[in-house]
Formats: sequence, structure tokens, C-alpha cells
Amino acid sequence: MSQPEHSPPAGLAGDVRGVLAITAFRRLWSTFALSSFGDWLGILATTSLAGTLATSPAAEYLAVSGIFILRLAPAIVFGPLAGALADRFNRRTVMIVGDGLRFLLICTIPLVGTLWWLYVATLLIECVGLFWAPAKEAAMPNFVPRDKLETANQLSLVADYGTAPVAALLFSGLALVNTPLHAVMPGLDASGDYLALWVDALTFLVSAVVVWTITFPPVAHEVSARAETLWRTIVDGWQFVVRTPLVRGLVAGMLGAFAAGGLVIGLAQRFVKDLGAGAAGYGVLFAMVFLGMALGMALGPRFLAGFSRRRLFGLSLTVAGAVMVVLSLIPNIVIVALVTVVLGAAGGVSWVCGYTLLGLEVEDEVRGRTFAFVQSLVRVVLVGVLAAAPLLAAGFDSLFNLPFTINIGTVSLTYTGAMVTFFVAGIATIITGVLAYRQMDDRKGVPLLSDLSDALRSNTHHDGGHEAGPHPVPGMPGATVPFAAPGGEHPAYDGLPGVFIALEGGDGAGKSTQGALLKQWLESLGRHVVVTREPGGTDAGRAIREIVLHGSHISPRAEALLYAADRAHHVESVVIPALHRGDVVITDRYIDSSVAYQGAGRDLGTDEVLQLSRWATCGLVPTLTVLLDVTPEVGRQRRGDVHDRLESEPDDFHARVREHYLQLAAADPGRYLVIDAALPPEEIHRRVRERLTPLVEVAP
Ligand SMILES: Nc1ncnc2c1ncn2[C@@H]1O[C@H](COP(=O)(O)OP(=O)(O)OP(=O)(O)O)[C@@H](O)[C@H]1O
Ligand SMILES: Cc1cn([C@H]2C[C@H](O)[C@@H](COP(=O)(O)O)O2)c(=O)[nH]c1=O
Repeated sequence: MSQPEHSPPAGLAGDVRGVLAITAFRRLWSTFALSSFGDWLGILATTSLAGTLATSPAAEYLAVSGIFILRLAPAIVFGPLAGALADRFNRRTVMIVGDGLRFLLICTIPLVGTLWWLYVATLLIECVGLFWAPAKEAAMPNFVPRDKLETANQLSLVADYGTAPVAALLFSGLALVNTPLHAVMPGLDASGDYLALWVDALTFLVSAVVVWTITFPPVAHEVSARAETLWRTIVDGWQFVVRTPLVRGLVAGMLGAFAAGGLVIGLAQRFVKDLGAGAAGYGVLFAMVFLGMALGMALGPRFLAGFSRRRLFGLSLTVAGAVMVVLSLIPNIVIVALVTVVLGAAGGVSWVCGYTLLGLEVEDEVRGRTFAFVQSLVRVVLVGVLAAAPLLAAGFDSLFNLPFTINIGTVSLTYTGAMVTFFVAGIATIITGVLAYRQMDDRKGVPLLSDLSDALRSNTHHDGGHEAGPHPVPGMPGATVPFAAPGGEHPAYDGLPGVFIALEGGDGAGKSTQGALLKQWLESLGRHVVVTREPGGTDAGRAIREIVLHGSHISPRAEALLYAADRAHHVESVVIPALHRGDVVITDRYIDSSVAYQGAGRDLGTDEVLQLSRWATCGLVPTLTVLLDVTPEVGRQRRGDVHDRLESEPDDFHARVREHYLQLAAADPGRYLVIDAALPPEEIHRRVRERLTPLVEVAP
């Protein structure tokens, strides 16, 4: 994987520069932009040409819709097949051949110049695009580090949709310059469609050449994948989506989002007309949706940088649904226009989160198939919704005898079938969002509102700066710790106002349960509390968590280093800022987990592992560590059937872990509270409170 050639500054612009500094990605991205631009220009030129080539006004309407149907239909029929094939072939080759074929096919349209060939060529171009798109989507995550994938996805979406207005402007410009050109070049038609098609073809040729210059990172599975049967590959891809709860939730959520979006698009014209706003209002509404989407995609993930992406996905969907309900209930064009920005923003956030999560959570081997399934299903849903929306609205009109007007004082509100459809779709989207949230939640036990406010506060802290500057850390060139901490071994940690509590113990000991109870209690005392965890308290940490807990085999030393890496980033970006604000930080696991699990459990040496974590954290030590002492048998019973990599270790591994935890606590009783985890949760909580009361009461 290529690395950035220089260290970029922080912030959105910095992130974007950081990703674009990866030369191979920059080139790949330029091909995305070129191909998308070509697609938009192609849509405009082919639909316009279809209208021109039709022989009557009625035929004109059918000819134009025929182009749209032909653009959507191949995905429904061939989408999964194309995705499976894209996974089996070299992605670079698929992209070069795909762009080359599209160049040739587009050239044939003005050369043949008939409506039937326009249809055939459109169908073939779309079929080629079906192979190109999953190859592109599946290749991209291999070009950027995992923590930059979200920014890369945002850039990819900009390439996908930001090129649409540019193509539209160029299309209009080409129509203008076509008039003098047409006089001297008889091969061009009078309307400028052929000229647009020639330019369109050129974009695909350039894109093919650019892809040809890019070296793709090697993909381990390519050779073995070729040995599988095609049918097996398709079935595996489909089963992967259906059987993996996270991906299932993600795909269902994304389809819900598209269904809602399709419904808004399908009924927007009618809805605006019902509001008495006409074509101008329609234009404004569209502009607002796109403005909102752009804002949501660009700013949402940044504004909530520390917030779980899985939670954000479900949450943004739910917000989108709620906004649709508001839209349906307040039929006033000004309010609708404003609220539509929020709808677009929520849709944009869920879209970028969904794509990022698919890129992160789906293994490279089946990623192409998964993206292809999603893309095909999205199209099926869009076609269905676009067809059903007017029927539904008309059905509601006759069922409820609409329109119906309510007069509230001087305000009169008129409800139509379009609004009832929006209302129903909004409720359905809320349900989808809530289900996706519940199925994908990776912060169970952490209340949503406080999680959100923690993320917002951390963000404000990062972006807003603070009075004391960051401290350079001796021995770590370039690293800084913003402030001093209580109980730290490093002088930079002296005097941090917060309280740092670590919850430790074997798997299933009840740490999350106690963390949630503790937070509730501390908040009732008026303290601000940050509940976090290791591994996975940050975005980068969540990616590390996937590798260490759910990935394939990794060597014990690599595992120890990954936990240390997660910890280093967690401490610097979440724990220290919160302690500086004077918050109480409760972390579910910290250094002792590494010492017990990797040092004793994996037998890597407890001293070495401790040194590694001390270095990673610049010696930040918790104010108090609560050790919930659980036997391997009880822990196993509580965990049930689901086991991650560490949990699947045999009981003697967990016995070594437990033994070492107890040794650590015995060596420093002043800093540990050991509690029998078999006690009832309320009793454990009472004991923790008793010990913590003096610590949290003296603090501000
Ligand atoms: N004191 C207790 N007595 C009995 N059951 C408990 C107790 N505390 C928690 N449990 C139950 O045990 C299970 C594991 O609890 P919890 O998720 O809080 O543990 P954990 O240590 O955070 O787990 P892990 O480390 O595996 O993530 C849950 O079903 C929870 O309801
Ligand atoms: C921090 C840390 C964790 N582990 C292990 C311990 C658990 O099996 C998992 C974390 O899962 P949980 O559900 O969040 O308890 O990872 C470890 O081996 N080393 C560590 O440093």
C-alpha cells in the first residue's frame, strides 16, 4: 500500500490532501471522476438524442424513458454475475477493458445514428459499467490505509456526483459551440448531441490510459479465486451478505435509504406542485437536497469524528426518516426547502458511512460481489419505488378522498396523497434506521445521547484548540500529549483535573454492565463522564479491533503491537483530552489487559508487554483500576455461543489471564479494587461507589 509522501495538516482539507498525496490513489480517483463525468454526459447526450431521433411527441416520451429503463435493467439481471466476475479477474484489467469498450461503444452511436442502435449501445455500455463499478469499488480500499478510507469514500462520492453539474454545464456549452462547428463539420448533428458523445467517448479513453499507468496493490486471493466455479463464487457472495449480521443490517439500511431517496425523487415534482410552488420551487428543492447531501458527506463524519460509524449509520437513517415525516406534516414550501437540507445531510451521512463500513467490514475476497449485490439491489429498489410512488400517492388520494385542507387561524395546510406517501415512507425509514442501529451497535451499554455529546465535545476540543499547547514527548519524535495527567509517570501528565478509571477482568466479567452503572451514578453527581474501551475507542481502534478479534490468524507479537497501537491512539485522542477537560474517563480495559492476555496468556513476557504499553501511553496510569474477578467457567457461560479470537482460547489460557490480573492487583492494592464478579451487579456497583466516592467528590 502506498503511503502519503508528506505529513498533511489536520482537518478536512488536510485529510483530503493526505489521501490525495497517495499517488496511486490520486490517479485512481481521477479515473473515477473521468468515468463518472462521462456517465453523466452520456446520460444527457443519449436521452437528448433519443428525443431527437423519435418520430412523434408520444414516441419522444417513450424513447427517453426507454433509455432510462435500459440503463437500470442490466443491473437487475446481470449485477450479481458481473460482481462475481469482477472479483475473479484482475481489477486493473477489468477497469482498462471496461473504459476501452465504453469508448468504442460510444463512438459507434454517432457513426450508426439510429434509434435502435442507440438502445443497443446504451444496453451494452451499461453492461460494461456493471463490471467496471464493482472492480473500482473493491479496488479502492486497497489503495488507502483503513483510517483514510472514509475520506477516500467521500472523495469517490464527490467524483460520482460532483461531476454531474460539470457535465450538465459542458453539455449546454457544447450545444452552443456546436452551431458554428456543425456548419463546417457535416458529421455533427444540429442539436450538439453527437459532439457531446464524441467528448464523452474521449473521457473514457483518457480514463483507460490513466488506469493503465497505475500499479494496483497485489491481491492475495486472485489466483485461488480463479480456481473456484463461477456459481460457487456467486452463491458465496450472496450467502456472505445474508449470513453476516452486520453486512445484512448495513445492506438493508442502505436499501432503505435508497428507497426513501427514490420516493422523494419520484414524488418531488408532484409534491412541489401540491405546495403551489411550480418549476422554480422544484429546482430549489433539488438544489437543497444536493446542498444537504454535500454538507452531510463532507462535514458529518468530520463533525462526529469520534462517534461509532455503525451507530452513525443507523442514527442518520432514523433522522432522515424523521425529517420525511416532518416534511409530510408541514406542507409549506419555505419550511420544506429548509428541512430538505437536513434530509439531504442525513442521507449523505448514512451513504458515506454505509460505503465506508462495507469497505472496512467486508473482506477483500468478497468485496466486489458484495458491492455488486448492493448496487444491483439498489437499482431494483429504485425502479420499484419510482414505479410505485405515483401509484401509492394516487391510491392515498382516492382512499382518503384527498386533498384535504386544515385551517389553523390564518394558516391553511393542504394534504395530498404525495404527503401521505412521504409520511408512510418516513415511518418506514425510521424503523429501518432503528433496526440497523440495533443490529450494528458496537457500543452496547453506552447511552446514545451521552455518546453523541462526548463525540461532539471531543471534536470541539480538537478543533477549537486550548490554552495549553501540546507537549512533545521525549523519545517519541513528532508525538505530543496535550496535557498532564493524574498518576502519570510522565511529567507531562502531572495535574490533569480528570479522573481515570479502568475496568479490567476476564471476558464476560461484567465490565460493560458496571461501566454503564458507574456512568449513571457519576452523572447523577453532576460529573461529565466519557465511557470508552480498548480496543476500539477510536475510528482507527475500531479497525484494529476487527483485525485482532475477528480477523484471521495473526502472530502473538503482532497482536501485542496492535493492542499497543490502539492504546497509543486512544490515549492521545480520547483519554487525555477528556482528562484535561476534567471529565471522568471510564475505560473498558487498559494496559493490564495486555499484560494479562498477551504477557501471561500468550506467554510473551509480562515485563516486555508492560514496557510496550508504557511507551505507547507515555506512562499514563489509571487513578483506580477495578478488577472484576471471574473464573473462566463463569465467563464462558455468560458469553454464550459467540466467541471472538481471544474468547475462543481454552480455559487454561483464561486461567493464566485471571491469575496474572490477581498478581497485578496484589502488588499495588492502593490503586486496585478487586471484586468477585459472581456477586450481583448491584452489589458490585455499591462496592465500586464506596471506593470511588472520595476520588470523585474531591475532584471538580
Ligand atoms: N454480576 C453479574 N452477575 C450475573 N451476570 C452478569 C453480571 N454482570 C454482567 N452479567 C451478564 O454477563 C454478560 C456479560 O456482561 P458484560 O457484557 O457486562 O461483561 P464484559 O466483561 O463487559 O464482557 P466482555 O469483556 O466479553 O465484552 C451479560 O449478559 C450481563 O448481563
Ligand atoms: C485491551 C486488550 C484486550 N484484549 C482482549 C480481551 C478480550 O478478549 C478482547 C476485548 O474484547 P471485549 O469484548 O472488549 O472485552 O481483547 C487483549 O488480549 N489485550 C488487550 O490489550
